[in-house]
Amino acid sequence: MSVENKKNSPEIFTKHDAEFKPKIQASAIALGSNIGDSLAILEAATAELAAIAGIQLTAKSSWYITKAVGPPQPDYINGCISLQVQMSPLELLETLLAIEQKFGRVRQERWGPRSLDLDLLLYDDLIIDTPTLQIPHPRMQERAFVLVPLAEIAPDWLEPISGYVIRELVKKVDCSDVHLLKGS
Ligand SMILES: Nc1ncnc2c1ncn2[C@@H]1O[C@H](COP(=O)(O)OP(=O)(O)OP(=O)(O)O)[C@@H](O)[C@H]1O
Ligand SMILES: Nc1nc2c(c(=O)[nH]1)N=C(CO)CN2
Repeated sequence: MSVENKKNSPEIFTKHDAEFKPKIQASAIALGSNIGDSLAILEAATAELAAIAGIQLTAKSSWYITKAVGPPQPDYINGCISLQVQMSPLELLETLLAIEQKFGRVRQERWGPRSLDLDLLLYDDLIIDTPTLQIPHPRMQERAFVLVPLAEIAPDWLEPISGYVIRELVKKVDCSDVHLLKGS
């Protein structure tokens, strides 16, 4: 069969085929920054992700100013995006880590300040629990700074461990330290 015909019949690809591409899946990413020009960093990181082959940006929340959770440090700007991805969860994590590095992320103390934090929240309805990657993100359920922006773009997405959709999860957390960044 010609390559042209194969492109029109994706179901006949196998993993051994040089042209094999994983199925397109939906994924949700949380973004945060509290060092440097956070808004510019977050916008640039979003654009960078959207420009990668195998990634399509499907929705972007507003940006929120949020009180830092963890050790004392400046407020964060947080938001969420949803993507259509044609890459495995691990490839997506590696892509996120590479973009963090590009924007000057230096790993220091846990939950400490950072120029860019990208967390892989959800990948379709998948549950993964490995030392390097957990999906859904294990702390997303308790984080208003994640759930408020996520509820804006994906209220009906089921968090597969709790069995609750995002619009229900956001009602369970205190959102008083999450404020819309006007004009975003
Ligand atoms: N769903 C996930 N999204 C992002 N990183 C993950 C995920 N699951 C596991 N990790 C691992 O966590 C590491 C990132 O840790 P990081 O320093 O960003 O944690 P943190 O941002 O300080 O804390 P938190 O994970 O609570 O947001 C990555 O190197 C990655 O291997
Ligand atoms: N408000 C807020 N607090 C945080 C954040 C964040 O993105 N927003 N990220 C952290 C490290 O994961 C630790 N604390």
